Amino acid sequence: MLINQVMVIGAGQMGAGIAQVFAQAGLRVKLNDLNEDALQKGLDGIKKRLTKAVEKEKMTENEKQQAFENLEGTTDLRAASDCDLIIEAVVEKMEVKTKVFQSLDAIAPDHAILASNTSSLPITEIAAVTKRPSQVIGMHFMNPVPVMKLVEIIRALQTSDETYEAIEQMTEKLNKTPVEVNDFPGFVSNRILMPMINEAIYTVYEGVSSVEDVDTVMKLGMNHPMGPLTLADFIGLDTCLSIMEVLHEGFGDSKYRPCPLLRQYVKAGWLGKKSGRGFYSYE
Ligand SMILES: CC(=O)CC(=O)SCCNC(=O)CCNC(=O)[C@H](O)C(C)(C)COP(=O)(O)OP(=O)(O)OC[C@H]1O[C@@H](n2cnc3c(N)ncnc32)[C@H](O)[C@@H]1OP(=O)(O)O
Ligand SMILES: NC(=O)C1=CN([C@@H]2O[C@H](COP(=O)(O)OP(=O)(O)OC[C@H]3O[C@@H](n4cnc5c(N)ncnc54)[C@H](OP(=O)(O)O)[C@@H]3O)[C@@H](O)[C@H]2O)C=CC1
Repeated sequence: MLINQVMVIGAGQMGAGIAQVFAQAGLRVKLNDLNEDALQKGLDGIKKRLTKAVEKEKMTENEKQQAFENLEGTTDLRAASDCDLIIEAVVEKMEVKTKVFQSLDAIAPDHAILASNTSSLPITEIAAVTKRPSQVIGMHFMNPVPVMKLVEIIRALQTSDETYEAIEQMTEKLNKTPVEVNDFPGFVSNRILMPMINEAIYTVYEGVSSVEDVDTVMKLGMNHPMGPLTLADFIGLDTCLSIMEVLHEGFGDSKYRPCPLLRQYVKAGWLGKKSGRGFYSYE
């Protein structure tokens, strides 16, 4: 299947990063957000990162211009009507994602693949709300998207081999490494990563250690590039909580219960780096 025109829904940290890597790989990409300010912030972030890459001589001015030209912003979902691949990267809430997929299903051409960048939600359930379940798949990028090499590709029960192969080839075109996984809560990445982050939060909650010291133990003791609490702030505490809830509900096992401190921070609007405060302050 030929993929020329791509659309990314949601211009947050993941959506903007995904749009950037497609534009850099020479594909035409439309970046969509409901909110004009969020869209502009996403586009500005891409421009800033590409400008920095030119300054660092990682990219030529010409390549930067070409990537800009491949990129277009829109707040109108109907712009999906000429797209071959649409990747959803809106908030980690099933009710929001299923609404987006139902709308996209009605707008996108019959041949189009609908992918979700969800961190943990069942792709099978998302596929079932469309009239093209065999063309629905999980394409899970890692944060920060321009840097991280992995794309976890999640097959729903209904996903066809043709859809899988098209997404696998596209991942390679983006110069990333695909790993195929089945549709189970948290897939592989977040089934392993998020309980570690949740446990780090419990360690602070139970007074075993401070935020800084927990991070230092994992950075210097385990050679992690970021401590788990810095990483939680970087991912977004709302996203971390949503993922823990999916694991908790999906497996019905109390070992996945979200730490009360995580819930409290999210209720306070302390969502991490994106809101200016989480376990650390970013003001
Ligand atoms: C929740 C999910 O569903 C799944 C997930 O994504 S979980 C999160 C997975 N990601 C991680 O675990 C990230 C862990 N952290 C890291 O790997 C590193 O700290 C990091 C790559 C983010 C930064 O690395 P660093 O060496 O400390 O910083 P720095 O030297 O400034 O940056 C290294 C490169 O990354 C780039 N970079 C850093 N942050 C970036 C960002 N937010 N966006 C784009 N590029 C970024 C820098 O520009 C730099 O690029 P060059 O090498 O081309 O110059
Ligand atoms: N953060 C991470 O490290 C990772 C996240 N993911 C997944 O990626 C997805 C997005 O996460 P992330 O980018 O961090 O989240 P953000 O909160 O940064 O961005 C989400 C964006 O989607 C917008 N949005 C919400 N609803 C709609 C809609 N119906 N149509 C269009 N845009 C909409 C939001 O706008 P507004 O703010 O106005 O509501 C916001 O701009 C989630 O499913 C998450 O689990 C996957 C890998 C890593």
